[in-house]
Amino acid sequence: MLEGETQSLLLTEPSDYGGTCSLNESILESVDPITLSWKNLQVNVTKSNRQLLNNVSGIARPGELMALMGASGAGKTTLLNTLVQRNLNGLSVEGEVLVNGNEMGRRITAVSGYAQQEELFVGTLTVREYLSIQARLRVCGSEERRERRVSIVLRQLGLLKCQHTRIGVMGIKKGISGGEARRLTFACELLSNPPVLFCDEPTTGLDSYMAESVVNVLSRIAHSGRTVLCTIHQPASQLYALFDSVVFLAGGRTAFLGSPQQSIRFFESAGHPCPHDYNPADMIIHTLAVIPNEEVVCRERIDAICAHFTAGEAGKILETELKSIEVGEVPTGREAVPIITQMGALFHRAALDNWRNPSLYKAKLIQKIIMGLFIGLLYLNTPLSSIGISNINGALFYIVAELTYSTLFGIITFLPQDYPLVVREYHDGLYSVFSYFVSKSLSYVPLFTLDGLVMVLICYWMVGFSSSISQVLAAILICLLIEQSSSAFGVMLSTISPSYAVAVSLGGPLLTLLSLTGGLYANVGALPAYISWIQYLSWFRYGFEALAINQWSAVNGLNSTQWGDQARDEVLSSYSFSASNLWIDQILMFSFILLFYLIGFLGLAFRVKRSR
Ligand SMILES: Nc1ncnc2c1ncn2[C@@H]1O[C@H](COP(=O)(O)OP(=O)(O)OP(=O)(O)O)[C@@H](O)[C@H]1O
Repeated sequence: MLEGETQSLLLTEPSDYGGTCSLNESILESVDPITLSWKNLQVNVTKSNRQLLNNVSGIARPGELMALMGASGAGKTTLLNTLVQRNLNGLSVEGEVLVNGNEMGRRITAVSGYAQQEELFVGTLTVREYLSIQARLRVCGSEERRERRVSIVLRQLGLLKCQHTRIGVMGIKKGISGGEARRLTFACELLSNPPVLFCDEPTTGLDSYMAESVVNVLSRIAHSGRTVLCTIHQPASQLYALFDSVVFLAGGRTAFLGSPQQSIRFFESAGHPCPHDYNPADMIIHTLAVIPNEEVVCRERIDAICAHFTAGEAGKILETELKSIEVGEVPTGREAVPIITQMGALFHRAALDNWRNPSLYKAKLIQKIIMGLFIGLLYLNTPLSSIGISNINGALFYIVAELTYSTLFGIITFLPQDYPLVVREYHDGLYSVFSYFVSKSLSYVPLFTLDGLVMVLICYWMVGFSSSISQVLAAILICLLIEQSSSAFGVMLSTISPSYAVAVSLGGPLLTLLSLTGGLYANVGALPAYISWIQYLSWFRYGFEALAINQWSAVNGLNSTQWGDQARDEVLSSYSFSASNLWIDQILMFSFILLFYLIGFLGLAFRVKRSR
């Protein structure tokens, strides 16, 4: 048992989940109890002033599993989001959300977990790998402590059987089942041992057996001393009875709050008795629904029920309880892990994902091998004639283009696939945007260095480029700078563009501009003034010039009297290049790499922070 872990919670587990939990492997650490209350919440759409929640109040206690129910559009998710202070862009919120009587605002994130309806994972990882990395982001302390938490949570949530299965991507690659994915979401949240757990539609899309197992898990989590709230759609009768309390919303108002048994009596007293052998939840939701073409009658019925609740015994009890809440201590909540741990975990996750992504490592390496052979065969043993010199320059420019295009379009997916997960994890307080940006960018460096290197090394001697050791090394360094410029530019485009489609649509034309001013297609000294400035933003130009200077500073088989500075300068001057620019070109490419990354980081930070 770890320090601080108690046996307060002895959760046993159905054997068909892949194992049972022995008593002395009781699950989670004990938590400080939290009473969550909300008073007079009003939520409006800022632009249209449409009211989504109207004077909604309630209370959820520790040790209770509470269900938020109501017909579609009743305001369940809006209430949950308001309690968690998430996804409220475009909405104005009034009223109080109190944690043990204290207003905490966004700091509620530190004491709560939010299992959102949309499951976001990294599908190439196995369940265990994913949880281990989550533990590194959520749990301070030793590796042993984290791994133990992972093992316990895996066991408690019945994920042992699938711990080594890849998670998969819905609709693309089959992985774990829907029920396992739901439980994995809770498992992530439970790693940090929150005293409050919010779940949005935990049973949606599951069959009745899976739905029951998920609610059972939530019930056990709640009965361990936690406060658990979840929205739920039409639970079966046996599920309904598992909740300790239920809130029914209708048209953004509270229609009822109390126990499932009380709800049946309440609706009976409001003139809506539940027929024998009928699912009470179904009956109540149906009673509170606004049916198309019967809006007026339905709204009158809802008004009457809400008024009956406010004026009746249940409403009065709620009012008294809300008034009697005393201001208590607020638990400190989860601490952020050190930045270096964040980066290590995120780099590990991104590197595993890149490595297992078939469209990255394998595809890129095969592509570059083919392109290396193609360039080599196209320009095989080019002779040193005037046509040959022009062909070699063509080959150099082709290398610049090949290092640029496939890198940019490979890396432009940098963000879109991760973005929703990053927004969620950032606002969960797991890591900073800086940690994510640096580790994700670094995770691409090995791939987008290796592939270019492979291509250049394959074609270098086939073409017959100048091959003194210093020239080969310089060519490799220049190619590396070219590929990293493209990579940084792709990262920047991907983070500042609102979508993948926009990034791709911008990328194509911009690369065309940069390549046209790169020196091969038009002499950079003869470009019209209104377009000439673009060459100074183009790594095509710097890369091509640097490769040409390096290539023509000496050629294979000729000594300095046969091929000297004059011959070099003649070749270079035909492109308006200057031999003195070799280092400046490289320094400028390096500076552009830093600049692109900086803009990319600022763009990402701006977008992520705005999308809470
Ligand atoms: N950001 C928003 N801007 C405008 N309208 C919104 C916004 N969020 C929610 N709504 C509207 O508020 C109403 C309540 O939405 P909400 O998602 O809370 O309902 P719900 O009870 O969770 O429904 P469901 O069960 O179908 O998920 C809906 O009519 C929805 O269209």
